[in-house]
Amino acid sequence: MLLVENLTKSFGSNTAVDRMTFEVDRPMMIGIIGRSGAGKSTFLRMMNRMTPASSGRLVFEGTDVLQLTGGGMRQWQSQCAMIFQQFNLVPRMDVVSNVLHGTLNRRSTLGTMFNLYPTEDIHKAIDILDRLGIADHAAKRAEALSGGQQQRVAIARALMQDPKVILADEPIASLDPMNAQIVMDALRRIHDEDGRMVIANLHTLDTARRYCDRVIGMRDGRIVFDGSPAQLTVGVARDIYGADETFSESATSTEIREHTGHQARVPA
Ligand SMILES: Nc1ncnc2c1ncn2[C@@H]1O[C@H](COP(=O)(O)OP(=O)(O)OP(=O)(O)O)[C@@H](O)[C@H]1O
Repeated sequence: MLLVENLTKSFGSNTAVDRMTFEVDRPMMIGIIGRSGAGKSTFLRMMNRMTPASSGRLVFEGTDVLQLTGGGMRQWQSQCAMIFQQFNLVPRMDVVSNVLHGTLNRRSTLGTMFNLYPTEDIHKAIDILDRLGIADHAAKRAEALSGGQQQRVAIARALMQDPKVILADEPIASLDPMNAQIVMDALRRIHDEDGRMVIANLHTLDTARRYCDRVIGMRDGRIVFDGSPAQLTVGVARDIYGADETFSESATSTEIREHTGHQARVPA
């Protein structure tokens, strides 16, 4: 369903993503890990066409999305919603309006100018907020919410587009462990219940192990690991992060130790 083939992005002489190649045959939850500058964000940005690729192919359900232009490209961008580390909400706007922003690309100019939303969209937004456990905050300004709540608003805004793919760029990097867990649980549930593909850049190994079906490790723009969480051993992690034997798992961990649910397993 997704084929990435020799996808490359150069910024001048710096190759940020270097012939990235992988294939996904069903919707799954994929974690991309690697140290800062490995090319993770650049990949996500190429995937939803925010950054043009230098070369390569990215085929989703038979269409090379890198070749799309105009309306086709905008349609792809709404099928491939993105959430960010900093939430990117309008702080002074209420939560529901922020969520309804997810429908902007299919609304008339007049409706957009006067902030007019169809009633069915408003109901849909509230249903989605309810599903994410934050409907009680619908009328509040986004800035009045905690980071974890704001990220769930951002997920709700993405869901308004009814996307096939959710791209999450370090979605929990600004959150404390408890909120990080709530947000990751929400993403996992959206994958499990709706069958949407989720691709998340993650900076903690334990999160990737715990939530993802497949983990891709990047180093210097290249894929250096592609496998199951069980295959992600400490030795492999050292290789991905370019660290020596002093590399410690805990340095990349935000796990809540006393959590009673399923814990991340650390293969030896
Ligand atoms: N707009 C840009 N112009 C020039 N170079 C860029 C640009 N965006 C990214 N880069 C470079 O591309 C490389 C990969 O960056 P990228 O942000 O994709 O890495 P990352 O793995 O997402 O890291 P981080 O976790 O810090 O965001 C880095 O060397 C970075 O400096």
